[in-house]
Amino acid sequence: MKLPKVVTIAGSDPSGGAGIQADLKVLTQFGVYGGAAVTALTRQTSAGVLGLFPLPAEWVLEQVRDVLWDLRPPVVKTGMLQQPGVIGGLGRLWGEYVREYGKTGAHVPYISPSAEPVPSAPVLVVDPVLSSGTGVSLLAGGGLEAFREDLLPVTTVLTPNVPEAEALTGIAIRDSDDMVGAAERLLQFGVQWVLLKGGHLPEWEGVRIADLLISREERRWLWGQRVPGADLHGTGCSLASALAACLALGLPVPEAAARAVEWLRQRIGSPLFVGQGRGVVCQKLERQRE
Ligand SMILES: Nc1ncnc2c1ncn2[C@@H]1O[C@H](COP(=O)(O)OP(=O)(O)OP(=O)(O)O)[C@@H](O)[C@H]1O
Ligand SMILES: Cc1ncc(COP(=O)(O)O)c(N)n1
Repeated sequence: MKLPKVVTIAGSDPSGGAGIQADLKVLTQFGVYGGAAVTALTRQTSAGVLGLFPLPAEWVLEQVRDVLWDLRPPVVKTGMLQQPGVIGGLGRLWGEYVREYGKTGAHVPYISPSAEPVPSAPVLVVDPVLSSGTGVSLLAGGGLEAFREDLLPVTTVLTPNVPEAEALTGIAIRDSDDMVGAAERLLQFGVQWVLLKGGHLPEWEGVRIADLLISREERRWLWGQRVPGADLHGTGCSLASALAACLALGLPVPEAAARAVEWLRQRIGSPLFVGQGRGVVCQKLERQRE
């Protein structure tokens, strides 16, 4: 059986609640090995993003190629890609990686007979980060077009929130019917599965909350209890990483999505307040100090 591995391609959050820091912590909690290629540095605290320093696009793509060809991860997860050159370049590189993986398979050691099998073709989970929770733009001009033209056609699972789905499709989302319409439009761009998160939907500002998981063949709503007054950062990054981890452990997309959403909602109910700002969900400490 194969060692479960995920490579995340994302930005750095020095406060540790979002970005690659959150991704690696979540992967570790699921028992999955994590590699990370960094797209940009941020100055960021638990209260918000203060600055952004993108790395040159060619350099980001070289990092990605190096680590994919070395680790051969069955699952790759993207977070803040920030530049159209990175988004477009990754779309092209992914086709090459799929062919390479098909030739040689996952290059991984035996770990245990009880481990689940890794996917036979590599899987790409794309969290289309456009801005921080506090409204700072994390995507440069031309980024939406690059997503639509180059990355969505090769995406296995896309995990937009409501504003991201609106920006990518141009469809205003006010209720659950609009969520279905926008998710179907995203499938038309070539995405295989869409997990459209409903946290921002006014319709459900009551006790319930739902995310929509949709493919060309299936549609299901993932219902849960809304935690009142949640003021958190990094929930999107943590959810996409949990989903990537479950896929690397061999779960099919519907089961992986349900398990990741369930895991996140439990965390939203007991976040860690690590600084002066919002709480985080990517880590649970065994012993919490007062
Ligand atoms: N108050 C809440 N109580 C329970 N679950 C929630 C709550 N808010 C969001 N969620 C869940 O958290 C996940 C993330 O949803 P959301 O729509 O907020 O995404 P997001 O905007 O990418 O997150 P963030 O911007 O905080 O990183 C979804 O599974 C959603 O159902
Ligand atoms: C490096 C990085 N990547 C992504 C986010 C989005 O996370 P959130 O929407 O929770 O602020 C972030 N703030 N920083």
